Amino acid sequence: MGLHPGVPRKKVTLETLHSLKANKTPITMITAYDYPSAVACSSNPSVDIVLVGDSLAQVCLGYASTTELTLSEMIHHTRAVARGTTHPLLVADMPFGTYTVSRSDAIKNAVRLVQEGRVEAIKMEGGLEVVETVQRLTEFGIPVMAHVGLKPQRHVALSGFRIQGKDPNSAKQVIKEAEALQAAGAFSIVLEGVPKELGRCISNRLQIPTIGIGAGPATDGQVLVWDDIMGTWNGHKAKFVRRFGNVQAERDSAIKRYVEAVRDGSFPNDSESYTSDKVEWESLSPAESHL
Ligand SMILES: Nc1nc(=O)c2c([nH]1)NC[C@@H]1CN(c3ccc(C(=O)N[C@@H](CCC(=O)O)C(=O)O)cc3)CN21
Ligand SMILES: CC(C)C(=O)C(=O)O
Repeated sequence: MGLHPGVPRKKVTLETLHSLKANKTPITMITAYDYPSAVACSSNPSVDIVLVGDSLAQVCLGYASTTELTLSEMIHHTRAVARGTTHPLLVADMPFGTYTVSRSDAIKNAVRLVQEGRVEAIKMEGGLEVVETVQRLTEFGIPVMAHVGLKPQRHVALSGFRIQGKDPNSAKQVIKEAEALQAAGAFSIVLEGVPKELGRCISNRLQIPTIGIGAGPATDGQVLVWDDIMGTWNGHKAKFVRRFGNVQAERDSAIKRYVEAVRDGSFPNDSESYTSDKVEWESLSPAESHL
């Protein structure tokens, strides 16, 4: 599959994801929001999926909630991510309110994400209420990644970010939703914020690959937000977040060294400056020497 350093990998397809599940190779998904983060994800052949998550709203645009993100803003960012993405499958979230007004509205907006946003598949939060929409999009050739469990777009309606499926009844509900979404044609499903036992149970029951975030180690893949991985997010740190880097310390120290060097006059030095061609600076008139 070309998972060797320096060997470019072939484009990840839906078929690739299904064979990763069959071979029990954990699927890797990372969010990206711009060209440089997409290039960075693409530079590692083991990254399977790049997700332009609607976490874009918070970690990149400074909104308080994902519900503030518009479709135009999402498209602006997916275009940049698409320009930097090579082998990973490129998926984007449908923003809050862009798939709920009507079925035809959902299709129109998903088509915009494909045509203008240049994504290959879309992700959609929701259970039984989105099953028919998932089916229609799939029928029209737009692959859908479903998303059940903790659904951040519903944090107001649910009075917070709550782990789902902890008791038997709500666990059964999440299983029912996941099975209905698979039957509707979803090619994969994100399980967010559910007990690890439920993560394992759904992953075993479904044929399609599950991608977990706060769903334990037994899902078919994992996803984390770029800024959580890098250690650059200063907002809430969910229990499921592991910071794999401390990019914030490196970034802040680069800013510090830069401003210090400007202030103390050590930047720029001679080799960072241009020299002129034999100009007699002293012979120039006072007015010209100010130029
Ligand atoms: N930086 C970042 N990382 C994310 O994973 C993320 C975002 N932003 N923004 C959009 C959504 C929002 N997400 C969230 C936000 C909060 C919790 C949270 O507070 N979880 C509690 C669970 C408490 C419980 O019921 O036990 C936690 O502390 O883990 C979880 C997911 C996931 N997404
Ligand atoms: C964390 C992932 C699953 C997501 O939905 C997002 O980035 O918005």
